[in-house]
Formats: sequence, C-alpha cells, structure tokens
Amino acid sequence: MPCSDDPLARLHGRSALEDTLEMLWKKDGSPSKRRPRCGNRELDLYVFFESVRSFGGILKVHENRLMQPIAELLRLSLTATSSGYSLRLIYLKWLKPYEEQLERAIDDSYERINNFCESKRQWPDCVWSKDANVPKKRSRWKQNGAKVCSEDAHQVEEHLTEAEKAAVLSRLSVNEMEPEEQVEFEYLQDSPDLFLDIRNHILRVWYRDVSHRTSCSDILSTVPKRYHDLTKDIFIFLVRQGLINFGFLGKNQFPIRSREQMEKAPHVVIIGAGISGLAAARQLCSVGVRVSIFEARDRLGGRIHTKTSSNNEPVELGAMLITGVQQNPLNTLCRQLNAVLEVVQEDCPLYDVNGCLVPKDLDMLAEDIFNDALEETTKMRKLYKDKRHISLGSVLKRLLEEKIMLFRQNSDIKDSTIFTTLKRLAQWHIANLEYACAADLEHVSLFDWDQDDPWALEGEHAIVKGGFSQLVEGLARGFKKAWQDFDNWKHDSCIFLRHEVKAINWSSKQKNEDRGRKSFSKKESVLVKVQTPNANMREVLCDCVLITVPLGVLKERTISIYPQLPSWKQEAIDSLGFGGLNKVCLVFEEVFWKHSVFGALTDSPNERGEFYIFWDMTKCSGQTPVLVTMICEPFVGRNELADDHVCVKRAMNVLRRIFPNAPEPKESFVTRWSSDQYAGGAYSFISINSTSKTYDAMAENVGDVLYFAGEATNGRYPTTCAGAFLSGLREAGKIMKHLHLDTLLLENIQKKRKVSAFGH
Ligand SMILES: Cc1cc2nc3c(=O)[nH]c(=O)nc-3n(C[C@H](O)[C@H](O)[C@H](O)COP(=O)(O)OP(=O)(O)OC[C@H]3O[C@@H](n4cnc5c(N)ncnc54)[C@H](O)[C@@H]3O)c2cc1C
Repeated sequence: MPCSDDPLARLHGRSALEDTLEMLWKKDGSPSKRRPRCGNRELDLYVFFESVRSFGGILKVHENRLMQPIAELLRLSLTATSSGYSLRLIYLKWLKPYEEQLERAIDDSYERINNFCESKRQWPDCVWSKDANVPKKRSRWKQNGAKVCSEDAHQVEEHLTEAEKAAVLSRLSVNEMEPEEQVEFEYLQDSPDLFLDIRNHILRVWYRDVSHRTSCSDILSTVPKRYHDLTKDIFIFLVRQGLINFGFLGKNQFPIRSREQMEKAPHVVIIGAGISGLAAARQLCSVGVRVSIFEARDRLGGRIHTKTSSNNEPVELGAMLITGVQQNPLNTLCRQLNAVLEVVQEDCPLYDVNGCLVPKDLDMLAEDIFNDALEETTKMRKLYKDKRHISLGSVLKRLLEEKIMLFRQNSDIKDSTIFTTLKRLAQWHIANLEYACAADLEHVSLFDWDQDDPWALEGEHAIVKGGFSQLVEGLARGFKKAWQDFDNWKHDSCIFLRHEVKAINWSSKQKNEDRGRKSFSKKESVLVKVQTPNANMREVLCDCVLITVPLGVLKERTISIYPQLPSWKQEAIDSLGFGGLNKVCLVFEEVFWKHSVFGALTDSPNERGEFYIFWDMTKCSGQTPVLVTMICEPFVGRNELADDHVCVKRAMNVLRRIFPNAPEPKESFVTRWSSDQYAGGAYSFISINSTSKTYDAMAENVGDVLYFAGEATNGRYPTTCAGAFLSGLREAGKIMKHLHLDTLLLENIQKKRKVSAFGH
C-alpha cells in the first residue's frame, strides 16, 4: 500500500520510517546523524522513500528517468531537480540498504490505522430542507461579493479525500502552507508535508462532528508520539485562527469559573453585538476570558435583523443570504444550531417595462455583453495605471455603450426596439452590481473593486428558514443579558443591550501607538465610557477593546477615542467606501408571482436601482407570502427621506407593471440603514480613494489594546455576514495570543474527556 492518500496514515508511515531508520542506523553505527540535504534544504526522507516506492523502486525510477516528478513531490526547485543524479546517490546511500525493513514497518503502520481512515463519513453538505430548489447556473451573479461556483468545482470536489475536503471547507490550500502558517511555523518550511498532514487531519476530525468541541487529547490519541508536541502547537494555532472549535458548541462551551477566578480573568470589552462581536465573544469566553459586550441597540444582530410580522413570522430587514454555502463558516453554525438552509434559485427572469418577460435569448445576450464589458474593465487597468482615482462606473458605462453600438452595427436585426431593450437590460445589470457593491459605480475603484474574487466562497446562496437572527441568538446563548444591572458584571460575561459606548481612553497605552503587538504588562489599562439605558455614564476598565461597530459609525467619529487613532488607521477609515442599500418588504395574503427571484427593467437610468429586483422570501417565513425588493445606490438617500407609504407605493407601482392585479400588501416594512445612527449604511466597498490594502489597515490593531472586527475589516470576504463572523474569530485569536492564553487553551483542552478517535 505505498504512498497513502490519508494524512493520518502518512503520519504513521513517516513515524515508522523515522523509528526504523533511527534503529537501523544505530545498529550500523552509520551514516552520520546529519540528514541529507538537496537544493539547500533538508530532504523529506519519508516523501522520498514513498515516491520512489510508488514509481516501482529506484531501478525503475532511474531507467524511466522519473526523478523529475519525484523532485516535484519533494518540492525541490528546478535547479535542484537538475541534480537528479544527486537524489539518486542520496537514495542509494541513505535508504536503499534498508528498503525491506522500511517497507515492512511503513505497511504495518498503515494497516494499524486503517480503521480510522476507512471510516469516512458521508459529508453533510448542510442541513437542506427536502424541497430545496435545485439552482440553475448563471454566468455571473455577483451578490455581496460571492460568485456562484462552476459545475467544474463540484466535480473537482468529488475527487477530494475527506481530509482535503476539510481543508477546502476551511478555505485553506490543501497542499501548501498558507502565509500565516509559514510565519507561525517558520521552522517547518523544509517539511511542509508534515505540517499539512497534521493540520488536515485535525480539520477532518473537527468536520466529522462540528457540534462538539474537538479535543486535543482525542487528536493526540491518533497521532504518533513523536509528533505530539507539534500537534499541540498546530491544534492551538487552528483554535486561535478560528478554524476549529468555533461557533456554538453546546451549553457547556464555557469553562466553569469561580467568582474569584472570573475577577482575575483577563477582561475584554467588545463594542457591538453584531455577528462579528458575538463570534469573538464566544471564542474568548471559551478560553476563560471575561467579556463585556456593549450594544447600543435594544436587540442583538446589528445589520442582521429578522423582524417579526404581525403573523409572528420572520421578515429579513438586513442580511438575508448566506452567500457561497459550501465554504461558508455560517453553514457550520447552521448545522450546530439545527437551522435549515433553503437554496435560492439563481435563475432570475427579467420583466420589461411593458410587463412582459424579456425573451431568454435577449436576456442572455445582454448578460454576455455586460460580462464582456466587465471583463474588459480589468484590461483597462493597464491603460489607466497612472490614474488611480478612476471609477469602475465611468469605464464600464462607456464600454457598455460601445458594445451595444457595435452589436447594432454588425447585426441585421431591423426591429430597433430590441436595442432599446438591450440598453434597459444593461442598466439593470449596472443596478445589480450597485446592489453588490452598495455603491454608485461612479464611486467604486476601477482597480480594486473585485479584489476579493480569488476568495469567493464556493456553493450556492441560501436563506435561513426561520430567519438569520437565529444565528446571532445562538451565538449569544450562555451569556448573561443585562440592561441596567452592573452589580454582577465583574463575575460574568455579559451582553449589555441599550448601552452605547461614547468614549475609549487608552492613554496609559499611548506609547504603543505603533501597529502590531507589544508586550503586555499592565492589567485593565483601557477605560471605556458607556451610556446606560437611563442615560447615566459608566466607566469600565478592561485589558483591551474590540471595536466592531460598522464603518459608517467609525466614519462619523461618534465614539471619541483618546488619544486619537494613528493617522494610518484614520486614513483607512476615511477612505474605504461605505454605502447604502435598503429593502421594502411586502407581506401579502397569497402568492401571485411566479418566480423565486425576478427583475424589473426601467426606462430611466435615474431609477435603475429602485425596486429593480424582487425576492420571494416566503420560504424564510414558512407560510406568509413575502416579497422583498431593493433600493440601491445612488437612490438610497432620496428614498430614506420619503415616508414609508411613499416607498411602498413606488414599489407597488413597479410590481403592478408586471402584475396589474397585485393586491395591496397587508403589511410592509421599509428600512433606512443609512440614516440609522448605529449603522450609517449597509456595507463597505473599495472607493476610488482606497485599495485592497485599505482593508488590511482596517483589520490591524492599534498598539496592543484596540482591536477591530466587522465586515469592513475583512478584505477577503468583505460586505458579508461570513466575512464579519470570520473577522470576529480572527481578532479573538489575536487577543488570545496577546494575552498569552495558550496555557488556558491547553488547560481547557486537557480537561476534556479522553475518548480515542479510534473509538476505544
Ligand atoms: C440591507 C442589507 C442587506 C444585506 N444583505 C446581506 C446578505 O444577504 N448576505 C450577507 O452576507 N450580508 C448582507 N449584508 C451585510 C451584513 O448584514 C453585514 O456584513 C454584517 O451583518 C455585519 O456584521 P458586523 O458584526 O460587522 O456589524 P453589525 O452587524 O453592524 O454590528 C455592529 C454592532 O455595533 C453596534 N453599535 C454601533 N455603534 C455602537 C456604539 N457606539 N456602542 C455600542 N454598540 C454600537 C450596532 O448597533 C451593531 O449591533 C446586508 C446588509 C444590509 C444592511
């Protein structure tokens, strides 16, 4: 059974090789203990031995000139690979004499752990409801930064092993160390395969059952002894990175601490109980930190807001889609909370201004023209490289006009109305992109608007049956909720609703104004001023603060920070874009529409983003028919000034162009996220004054006391709930590291019951 494809088998095989070699070398008294090197690095003897074996032995490798692919498996550079000769010599000297014993030892080890590797579970993709729609493929559907996965991606996944799938689900490279991993485990740069096997094995165990904490002792019981220390380090790293043991892990997730212990525990203040703040709070509490979450609103969730209709059914006023379910950490959270996901149909038929459906071929033609133009904007970057402030809108709109004109010139279609419809369709696609960016495309950077594309999460989009708020409520489980009662707050982790943070004073840490980590000595050195529900001001001391308020709030500077933020941070806050998006949710007696999602064209470019799309959210509510329509930039402001009934009337006018007999809604909800003082808009975008690096600056901590999370701090997954959630985990990990909580982490790990992952 040469060259196993299972990471645990490889770890055992590697260990067997090492044990056997050490034993035989000792017996021989030769060769020296210094490991062979090639291309300036130590050779991975296990990978070398097993690759030669899989190619039929060193003779065959030599005869068939197979040293090149072996060198690639050994990750040797081209110059090193040219020395296939030296590799052969190394093999003959170091491994050939022991081939027989090594083969036997490695095969025995594979045999021993076969059970674990064989017990591959059926992968639970997510908790689908039985009648979930099967989505159709659409070439480009950019909603909140996520692209729909290609059919190819599904096929590739079919070929992945369980451990590889776990790495993919964790958004990690299967075969390469990620940059952060290289930094943390620099000493393993010569043997990344060892690191990757341990990492992928741990991830696989975690994904086998995400409803429980994966314990380090369980993992250790599967891994050969010689790798225990390394496994512990990698385990701690994965917890800190929020890659395992995140989310809702049952009622007993937080360690039980006495009052005294809690008083002595590190104290972190989190500003904002949105999904990023709650994700961080849960992580920190799991390692014994005392957390106080101050939330200005009287509810949890921030921009996740599931309102209850008069029928007691959920209506989403904020986020509603889980974008890219497969790799989405919120999918894991849904599984932990038994929340059901409903896939959203991607096919979006469009209705023209006369109320008739746009013919499919014309719809597809417009989509192709739009996608071509969008693609071409990326090529224009070279042309405009000296004009960094040029907008996507200016270039895209010109390209679209040119392309439609060109199509007209080259086509023999006589009916001129087709071309007017094409123009309307182009406007619809612009509006759709403005929805995704929460911005007028005239304000979006040509250069970096799609910088997050390489990280787009795979999978369809889905809604949470029963409402998105279930996820935030789940994350908040186990925390005490306090309104006015400060009496017990020193002994517990609490969420304080209707507590608006007004000021942060970190003057005693002033010297640490620089970026990055500094040594931490003085406890509780940051002062947070909070306004309580009865308008009193309270002062709270803590070790560090995690700020998760929306970028819109940071831009307004409603929280005074003393000393003021360093210029690099303030510049990032000022320059990153933050735009609007609103919803009009219409509740009806019965369904009169025909599609789950449908679009409406308009004659006027000055109305393109007003009620241009309608989502059937009935599946979220369960029974009550609900249609949700959008108001996008640049039309958000003028609609926020209008009364609710005016917005509803405008939305109904558009709907009645399609369904003339549409009844009056029995209930409606209109959002105003931009004028909401605790949001200031919907989500971030890369403005003409910012770049992808601005997100990195947003994420960076100030000194060792001010940390920042939230969707606008996540450059890979900005704008989304997933991005916000991951940013919370990221910052919790940084704080754990800064507060030196690794021992607490291990203590927590060691206390868990010892059940072998082998099952005995
Ligand atoms: C209309 C709309 C539709 C959206 N659609 C989707 C979607 O379909 N899918 C998706 O993934 N994302 C969507 N988003 C984006 C998503 O909602 C956000 O990215 C995510 O919820 C942000 O979470 P957060 O924790 O970063 O911030 P928030 O949820 O905004 O949390 C920050 C918290 O800080 C609080 N706060 C503010 N100031 C103070 C203060 N001074 N003191 C104390 N607390 C304070 C706020 O009240 C808030 O609760 C949508 C957003 C909007 C507005």
